[in-house]
Amino acid sequence: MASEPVTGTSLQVLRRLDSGPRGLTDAEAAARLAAHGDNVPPRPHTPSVLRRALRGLREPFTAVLLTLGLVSAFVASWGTATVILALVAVSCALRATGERRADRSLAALRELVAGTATVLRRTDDNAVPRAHEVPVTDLVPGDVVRLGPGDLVPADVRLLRSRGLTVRQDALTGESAPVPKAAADLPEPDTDSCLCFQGSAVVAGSATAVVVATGPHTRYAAAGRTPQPREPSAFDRSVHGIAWALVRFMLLTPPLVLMAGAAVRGRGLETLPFAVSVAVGLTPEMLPVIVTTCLARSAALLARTRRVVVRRLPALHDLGAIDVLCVDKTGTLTLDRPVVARSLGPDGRDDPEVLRWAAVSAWWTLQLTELPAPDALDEALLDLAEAVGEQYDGIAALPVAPGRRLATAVVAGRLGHHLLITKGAAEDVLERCELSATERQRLLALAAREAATGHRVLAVATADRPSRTRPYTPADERALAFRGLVTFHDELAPGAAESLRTLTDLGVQVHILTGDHPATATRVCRELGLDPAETRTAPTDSDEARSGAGTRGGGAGPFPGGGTVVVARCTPEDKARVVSGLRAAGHTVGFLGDGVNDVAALLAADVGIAPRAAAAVARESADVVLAEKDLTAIGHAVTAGRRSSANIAAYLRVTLSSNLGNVLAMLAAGLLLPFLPMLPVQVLAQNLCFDAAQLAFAHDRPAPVELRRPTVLRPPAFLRFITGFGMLNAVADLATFGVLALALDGPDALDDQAVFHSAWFTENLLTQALVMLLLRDGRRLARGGRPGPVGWAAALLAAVGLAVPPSPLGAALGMTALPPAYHLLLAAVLGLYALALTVAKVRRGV
Ligand SMILES: Nc1ncnc2c1ncn2[C@@H]1O[C@H](COP(=O)(O)OP(=O)(O)OP(=O)(O)O)[C@@H](O)[C@H]1O
Ligand SMILES: [Mg+2]
Repeated sequence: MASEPVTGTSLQVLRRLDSGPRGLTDAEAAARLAAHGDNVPPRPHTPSVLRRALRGLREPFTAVLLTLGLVSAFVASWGTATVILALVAVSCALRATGERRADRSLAALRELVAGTATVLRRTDDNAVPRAHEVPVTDLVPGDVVRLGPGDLVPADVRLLRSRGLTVRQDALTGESAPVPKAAADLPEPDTDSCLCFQGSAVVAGSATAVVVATGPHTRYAAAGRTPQPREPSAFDRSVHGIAWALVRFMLLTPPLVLMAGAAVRGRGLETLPFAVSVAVGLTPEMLPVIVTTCLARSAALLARTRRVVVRRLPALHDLGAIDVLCVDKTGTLTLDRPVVARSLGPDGRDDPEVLRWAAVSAWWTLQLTELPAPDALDEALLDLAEAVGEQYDGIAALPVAPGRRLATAVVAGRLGHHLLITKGAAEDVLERCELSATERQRLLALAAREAATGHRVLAVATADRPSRTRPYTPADERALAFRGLVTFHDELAPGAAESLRTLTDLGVQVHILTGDHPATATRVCRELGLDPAETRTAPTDSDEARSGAGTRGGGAGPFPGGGTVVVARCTPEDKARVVSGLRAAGHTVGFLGDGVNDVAALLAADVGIAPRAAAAVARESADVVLAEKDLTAIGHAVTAGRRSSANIAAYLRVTLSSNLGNVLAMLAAGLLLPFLPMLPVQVLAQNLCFDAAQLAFAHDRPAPVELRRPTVLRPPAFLRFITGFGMLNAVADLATFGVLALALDGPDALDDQAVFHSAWFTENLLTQALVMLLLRDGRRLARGGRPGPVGWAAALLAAVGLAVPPSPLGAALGMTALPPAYHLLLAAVLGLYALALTVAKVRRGV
């Protein structure tokens, strides 16, 4: 690829690329593809496993563990240091491989939602160029492409012709405001405005452009930018908050143990390894692994079974947490394949002439703006009456744009005159017609009556003006003569009704935000089985400005608690504003939308979701893409997110309460006993067993009741929970201490350190297993179900707790076999503990 093919006039650029305004022939394109390679958009840089593992060190827990390891090494406690470092290494490695597996399984599915581009190609030199949809990967330098609203710029291109083109190039510059771009036929054009770069999104307007760079040669590839990370989800923030609360507590532990030991027992720095291992025991160091594994597994499963692509893994937790879903109507709940239903005059009677005018307008808008494809309404008009446009000469076109709900084509009329043909939203067109107030009211009511049948409605008006050479602008769309209405039937999307029902059952409130007429939207909402509690019309910015006191919450005010609200006539900003307003009111909001007019809302929501047929920009802005044709997958995706969150919350609850209990008991016993209640290496070994068992949580299937509502983790309530259950656990541990004193009677029984250590080791593992069972798997077992992964892991943990002390491994760790009498007493203590735990559980309603 020549290094600077972009300067000079358009013609010079085309020549240098050995192309022309009519594009390449198929043979040329094929040859170039072989020479230049695929136009593969730069993949987000995938870090190596090693780099991912190193990144894992930045997790708060891993960082703290590492510090504790270094402290142990510093006081030459090599055993402790080695075990801690091994722990860190295993957790980083597990996490890194989990992440990579998730990336791999998603990459395959991303191809499924990969984009296409509209390119002009000819079969041979003399053939007429035709617009084709080709995969973006097949583009080569010299290809002439067309761009329209909603497209992603498929390669670096130089504009040849453009109309009102604005693009967002935040993928490249990070700047999210749309920038205007225009073709310029100068020898030294302003390359900033006549070049569009791969990864940019067309917001409005259209253009024809020649590809100047593809694949690795594009600016985007050269910049090597990775997308801006989004702010973490509410769930992740809670997990993080809990983590940091614990880290603080943990950092307090070693000095506390040391000071208490020194004050009460006159011990010195030799207890440091013990203090450090107690702190390690408190850490849920497997948390990052469990989070990644849960997310990765759920995402991979969703991709495989439901063909849902989660483009940003943590978005799955947001999805599980949503309590409000805002949905766009056209193209999302309906197919956006409208078919003309009626054409009626101002008197409400059928009048084919109106359809004719609308079709002429559509035809010339399409011709003069060189849109790659007509929009759905125009296409429906052209399907019925394509040829009529050719009977006129087109002069100018003012197409629809974000926030502009009408389009005008200017054609040559009778001699010396131009004819303006405007079609668009009834309110907007009627506002520009010359009518008495009562007549306008009557016509608005006529449009509303048609809309109430669920049809989409366009009003058509014309104006006869003396011809002129001055360009036309929207200011010319006034004093129009009203012609009539064209109505369209649009089918419901497959699975739309079912998926909305599922969402309602899942406790998600659904609101509809649409650019369409309120009556059409309300009717569609009813057809989908939702009875709208309220239908509103979004105020336009000018309305707000006029009234002076707009409800900035989206022109929507507060939403009622219990019903669907339809907000009609939304501009793209209105949609985003409603979403932000709902978020500000404390909801976790999802947005499901398919068009350019949904991009702002997709980005404003906690989680943006795009259906399969969405415009490329919408898909690019979404966190989750539904690759299946129908919408039913969305319910499964929400459930998958909840399952993952529920598993993580369960892990935290079980692990933290039993860890905290152990630490409290150990601190107390440390003060009561003349020796350490456990050796550092034993504390760490026990910790390793816990960690291994806890991995089962990543594979658990929570009970259906837990999935009926979003999982919310409120750090204060959560910390209260673990303190309560932690205390209970500590009491059980200390009871064991008492039991030991009873069981091992004899003058110096408690001096037998090995027996004491072994007994405590067994007891700790058994209580932890019990907590896993009772706080997690109890319900399933009580219902007579088979034990899940957590049940099996608990059983294994208990077995290890009983088997290790008498084994050679136990001996190596300084443990010994326990007298049978102890086991009986232990069983009694555990029984009491289980009882207390169950009572506490019932009282807390968990
Ligand atoms: N090609 C067109 N010609 C004239 N008017 C149009 C055309 N396309 C759309 N409009 C008008 O603009 C309105 C708003 O369109 P917009 O794309 O914002 O939303 P929508 O497609 O109606 O609905 P949704 O927001 O649910 O996708 C339409 O309801 C219609 O009245
Ligand atoms: Mg839409």
